[in-house]
Amino acid sequence: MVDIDLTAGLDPAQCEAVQHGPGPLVVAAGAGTGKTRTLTARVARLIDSGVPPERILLLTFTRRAAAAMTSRAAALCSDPGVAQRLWSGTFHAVAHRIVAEHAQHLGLGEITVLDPGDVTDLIDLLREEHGLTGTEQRLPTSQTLADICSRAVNTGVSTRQVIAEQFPWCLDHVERINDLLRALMERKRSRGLLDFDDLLLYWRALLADERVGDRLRARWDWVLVDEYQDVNQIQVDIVSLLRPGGEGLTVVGDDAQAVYGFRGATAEHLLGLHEHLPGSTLVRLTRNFRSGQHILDLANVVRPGRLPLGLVADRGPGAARPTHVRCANADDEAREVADAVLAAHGEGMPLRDQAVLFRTGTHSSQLEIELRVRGVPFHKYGGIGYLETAHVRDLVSAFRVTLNSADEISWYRLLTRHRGLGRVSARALAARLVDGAAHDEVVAEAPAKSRTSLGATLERLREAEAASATADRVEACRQAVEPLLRQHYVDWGRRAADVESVAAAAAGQTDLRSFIADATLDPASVASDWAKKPHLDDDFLVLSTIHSAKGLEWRSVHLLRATDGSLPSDMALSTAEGVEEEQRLFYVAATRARDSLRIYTPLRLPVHPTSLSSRHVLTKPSRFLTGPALATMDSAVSAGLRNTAPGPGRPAGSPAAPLTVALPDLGALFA
Ligand SMILES: Nc1ncnc2c1ncn2[C@@H]1O[C@H](COP(=O)(O)OP(=O)(O)OP(=O)(O)O)[C@@H](O)[C@H]1O
Repeated sequence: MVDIDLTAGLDPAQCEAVQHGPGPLVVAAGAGTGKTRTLTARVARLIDSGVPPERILLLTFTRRAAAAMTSRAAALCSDPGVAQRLWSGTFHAVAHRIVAEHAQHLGLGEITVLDPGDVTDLIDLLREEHGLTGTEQRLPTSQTLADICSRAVNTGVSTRQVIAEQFPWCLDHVERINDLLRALMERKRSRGLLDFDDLLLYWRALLADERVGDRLRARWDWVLVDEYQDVNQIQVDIVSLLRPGGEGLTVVGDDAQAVYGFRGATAEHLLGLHEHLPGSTLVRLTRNFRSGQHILDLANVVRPGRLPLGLVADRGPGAARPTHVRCANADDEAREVADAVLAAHGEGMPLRDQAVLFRTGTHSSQLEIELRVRGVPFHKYGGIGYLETAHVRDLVSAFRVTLNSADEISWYRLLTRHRGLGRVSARALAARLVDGAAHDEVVAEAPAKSRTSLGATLERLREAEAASATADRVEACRQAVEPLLRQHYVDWGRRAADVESVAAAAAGQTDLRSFIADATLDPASVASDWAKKPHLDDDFLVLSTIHSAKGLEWRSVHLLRATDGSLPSDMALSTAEGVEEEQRLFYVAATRARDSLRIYTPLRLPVHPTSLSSRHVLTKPSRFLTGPALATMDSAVSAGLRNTAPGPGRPAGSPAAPLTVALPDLGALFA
């Protein structure tokens, strides 16, 4: 026991949550009210009162949050050993650990975790034999098939119903889709391949089993769950199987920050838990310790949700009201943001205290160009990270086949990287390799043109498999794929450094298997853990999707593209739930700001966000910028709009037509 006051600096409601006894506890609170801080202090208090750290399970939504909370709790208890002993991680990471431990009970051998890209690759492998190829009629893509499957699994609703409600145009193919999904399940099980949903399903199955379940339950006396508004039905079942009567259970969440509806999560789980768990205590935190009241006034107007949780700032009004900035177009928006970031920097605010948030990774393209031109170092989170890029996945596939020779998707991927080896041959040879065929035989069966390179690849992979040290295994894998990738990617020069840095990071691991599992389960935070610093300069601006900004805060926040179609995203506009989820995203974005919040609305945008075409359309400001919302904000006009002289027929302040440069006509070249 350490003599430290673990509730020092906490407000009375936070103290109540920290000191609460073993009865079930639900902490429902708004943004910035100290939920994370409270949960961390509760873990530290439990340990301080004599609970062995290994009797505590802390479940979070990201690896980054788990790591931060664990090290903070260890620091509060002044015992670095706590970090190693505490069970903490994301649902998926803990599921992976438990499932791997119990693989035999589940009839599995070696297990390999599939990320969503792997699942679509596997569906690609299967769709031909299920009559889902051809061009005569519109067929669901492999991505759509994966979505149908995942929605059914996560919500417990039949695929027939999911298709009828959300993909009605696929109704004609229900039988074939179901056949394919059954085959997918079989294939994954026979090969020890588990996707993210499987990890949770298998953990739930283990907990539901009488004997194994009792043993697992007996491991932990305390289960604490962060961001409970984002759990789906399977995760709800896992939590209730872990603590059936709610004894020792603490969940923390904010129903207005539920932004994972597309994964089957619903904020109702947070409120439902308190309503359905007899004897549970509900603690509400309403004092916001992050932002000034001016920013919270906007957040309170935007906030959807059932709980009456108007946020009150502990810090008083704050420096300034949020600003709504109207800009001419995306380039103008980028210039305006860069100007504001540099101006704040010039006044002494480090870049790392500032962030630019957006709904979708593509929304920051113009800004990235602008920042490069002006030499502003930045790091982008969310969107496609480099662990998800094709060439890095190729290297990871090599690691994976050396650890699980039944990993058909990785074999298939590697085989298709060989010149002269088409998809049909790759599919057949991958099956042979999975069945354990001798490498010489496989080479002999390959198309003649690919034999030499295939022979060399398999030879290197055999060396990798035989290597006892991780560094040797990684080096042999790198040597296996490098000649293939050099040939396969025309822009190999640009990609080589990524492959090098992943190989270097992997070589430094003691356990390659868990390195791959971590990178598969949470690529964004793994990459930011060990990727080299974004630039030589240690101070850098953060660019982030709103999803990846959850739980974080900055002194100054810029929110891009507050237009209908961007935020809310046009993908979400067809249902009321979809729009409400976008509104919660808007709320999450606004509540990341401590001192300054600027929200930008370009008045014209390209028809397609990634297109280089000059065709622009007029936008509508985001529907979340209602009259009451705008009443809490100052309004500004970008320099680009101000400088637009009123021309004939064009009212003052209307955007200039975007600069269009005619593209060279290459038609003659290709005639
Ligand atoms: N009692 C307190 N006194 C002073 N500062 C506090 C207190 N509680 C929390 N804070 C600070 O307020 C900020 C928000 O806290 P925290 O991140 O724990 O909130 P949260 O509810 O998890 O936020 P969100 O859900 O919006 O991510 C942090 O900077 C934290 O250090």
